[in-house]
Amino acid sequence: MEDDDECPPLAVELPRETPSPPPAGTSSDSPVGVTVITGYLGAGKSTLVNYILSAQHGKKIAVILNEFGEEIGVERAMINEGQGGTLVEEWVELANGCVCCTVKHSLVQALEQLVQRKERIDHILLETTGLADPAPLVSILWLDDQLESSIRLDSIITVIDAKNFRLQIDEHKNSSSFPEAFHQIAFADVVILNKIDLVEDSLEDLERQIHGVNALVTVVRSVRCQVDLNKVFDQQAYGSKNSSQLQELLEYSKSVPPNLRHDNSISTLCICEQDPVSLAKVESWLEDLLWERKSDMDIYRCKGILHVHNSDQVHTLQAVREVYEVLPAREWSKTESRTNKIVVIGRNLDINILQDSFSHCKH
Ligand SMILES: Nc1nc2c(ncn2[C@@H]2O[C@H](COP(=O)(O)OP(=O)(O)OP(=O)(O)O)[C@@H](O)[C@H]2O)c(=O)[nH]1
Repeated sequence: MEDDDECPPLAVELPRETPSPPPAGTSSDSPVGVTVITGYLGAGKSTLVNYILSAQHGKKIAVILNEFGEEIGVERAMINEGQGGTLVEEWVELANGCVCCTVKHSLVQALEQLVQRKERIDHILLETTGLADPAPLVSILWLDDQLESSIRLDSIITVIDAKNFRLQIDEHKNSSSFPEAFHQIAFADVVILNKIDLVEDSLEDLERQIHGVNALVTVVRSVRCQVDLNKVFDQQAYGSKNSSQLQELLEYSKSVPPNLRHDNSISTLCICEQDPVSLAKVESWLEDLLWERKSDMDIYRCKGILHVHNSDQVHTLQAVREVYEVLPAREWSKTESRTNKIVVIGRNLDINILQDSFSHCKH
């Protein structure tokens, strides 16, 4: 049970506008998508939230802020509440603590409060404070029993300050450590490479560095986070529907040059195996890797499709740190070749160990 002494989240009602009908393809009981926004201090997270709130997208959006002690209220004051666009319906600040530990209870409560409202919210933005490792947060949003089917984690967006990122990389070039920002890239589904107006030389190198860490991430360049909002909403990065997109990303990941990998840094690898696998064996393989940590590998994120023995369904695999999920997604089409492909993002990855241990999952 969580600590009940925590202050309940503060919800601020804002004036209402005429409610808009739910966007096409949504129903009042489908889960509300949550986008987590991470990024270093000053990268442009609030700028992104402001941009989303003032854009014309016809969605009702709620924002949850995670702030520390004295900052409370400052961040809130700096957000323009839906100027010229759809209104922010509710605002919840999570006080005193890091979202991944002390305020878990408040976060769940805040989310419940939002989704139980009579008027439907279409999307929730969760802006975090410089969180280096969003994995615990992801597991709350993804798997919390209390929230069950009322919300779904849609994607993690990491905002990067292009200028500072370049400096960080240069600083770490000759050391065995790696830029902290790499962590956030490893977990991201979308990276917004922001402040490109401040970078004079080529951005391709920076993008390659980002893809060297996480070959699956979509990189969008921006000035003041003015991005195509289709890249923000409905990414379904944790759902089972994106397996066809995964295929494309996998193809792309093969084209990322291996020389962009730092030795003991974070990288992406792909395990491929044609033969059908046993679901139980895959689960115990994952548990060995993610829970028992039998090797030196530190795995942050896995995404993949599985060809399961005796099943006509494509199974999707998702893992964030030690939390994983394997689910049947859809039927294999007649034209597809049935295969297993798993992308692994983490530190000290060893393709031989991964490939070899996975081969024992064959039926
Ligand atoms: N030149 C330039 N400045 C930008 C850009 N995007 C944001 N800024 C400025 O950068 C500063 C920090 O932006 P914020 O959006 O507050 O950054 P944040 O990540 O929310 O910051 P914290 O809440 O402190 O972590 C502000 O002064 C913004 O106006 C950009 O693309 N180019």
